[in-house]
Amino acid sequence: MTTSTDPAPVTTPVLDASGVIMRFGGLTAVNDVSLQVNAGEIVGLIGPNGAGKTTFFNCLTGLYIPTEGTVSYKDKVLPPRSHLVTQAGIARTFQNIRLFANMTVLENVLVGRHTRTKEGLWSALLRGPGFKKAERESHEAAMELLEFTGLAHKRDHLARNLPYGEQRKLEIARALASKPGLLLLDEPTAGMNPQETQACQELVFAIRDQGIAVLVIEHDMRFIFNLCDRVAVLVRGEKLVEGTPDVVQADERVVAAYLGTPFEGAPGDEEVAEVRAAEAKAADTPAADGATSTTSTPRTEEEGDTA
Ligand SMILES: Nc1ncnc2c1ncn2[C@@H]1O[C@H](COP(=O)(O)OP(=O)(O)OP(=O)(O)O)[C@@H](O)[C@H]1O
Repeated sequence: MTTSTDPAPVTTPVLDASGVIMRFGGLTAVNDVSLQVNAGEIVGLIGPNGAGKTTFFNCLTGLYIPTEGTVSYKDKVLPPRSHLVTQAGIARTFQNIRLFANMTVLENVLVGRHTRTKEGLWSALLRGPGFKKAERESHEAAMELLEFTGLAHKRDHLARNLPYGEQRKLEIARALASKPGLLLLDEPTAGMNPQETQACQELVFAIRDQGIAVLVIEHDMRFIFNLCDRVAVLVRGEKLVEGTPDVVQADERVVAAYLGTPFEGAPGDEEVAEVRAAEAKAADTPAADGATSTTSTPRTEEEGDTA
């Protein structure tokens, strides 16, 4: 790795997303979300399925043009173009692994370096001394990353032949090849067993120790709360809570959002009241033709609607 090993001051923001809104027709997937990630931080982004986490990532990385709001990296507003965002210093992995399946592990990492190599087409075609030097440097840097992620012994394997956990690691190695200052990880432990998840946690700490800030989406709460300095919770496109893992874990709105307990006044209250009234009425009426009443206990707000 060629990044600095001196951790930057924790208060310097590298990412500043301000008032991001993303609408798809009538659906507001992300609604006025602001989030900062400071140098040296690992920040978690959690929320129930469909909360807007990946859409927010796509707004940060130029895959989507936000309907409103701005995204800045190190004080510069980013153009909504993914290759320019990568060039600026933000790299990401995807929820659904997107490796070049028929390329080797090493080749996948070399591809990730292309935004940082300066050799042009003619240099590549003529294979002059400049190109050969750049090629050697790229190769060395890629091998360093494979050592760092524990994949060096698999350098000549095709990406598609790697076990799932190693494919996720390779995605991270490829993202690191663009020498980012901020790494966005979208569900890095999805499909991993507990040992792989633990290794992934250690890898993210090591990445942070290289001076790279990390923003991570994850459904594995233990992983998030062990890993992150700060956690933001998205619910229905809006940021519900943000704080240290302790603060977020103790917030009853977060528990309610995950268990699906309706908020006060949310649609569903009337239906619950109707069911209760019908149940009460049925209990007062003797069962006809001797049949046993099959009345079930109505679900309460406290019990939640986890359907
Ligand atoms: N390209 C799109 N066009 C229309 N709707 C979309 C698009 N992308 C996402 N959505 C919708 O936006 C909402 C948020 O989706 P998103 O994938 O961002 O949620 P998420 O929090 O990442 O969910 P999960 O944890 O399941 O991955 C969902 O209702 C989804 O159907």
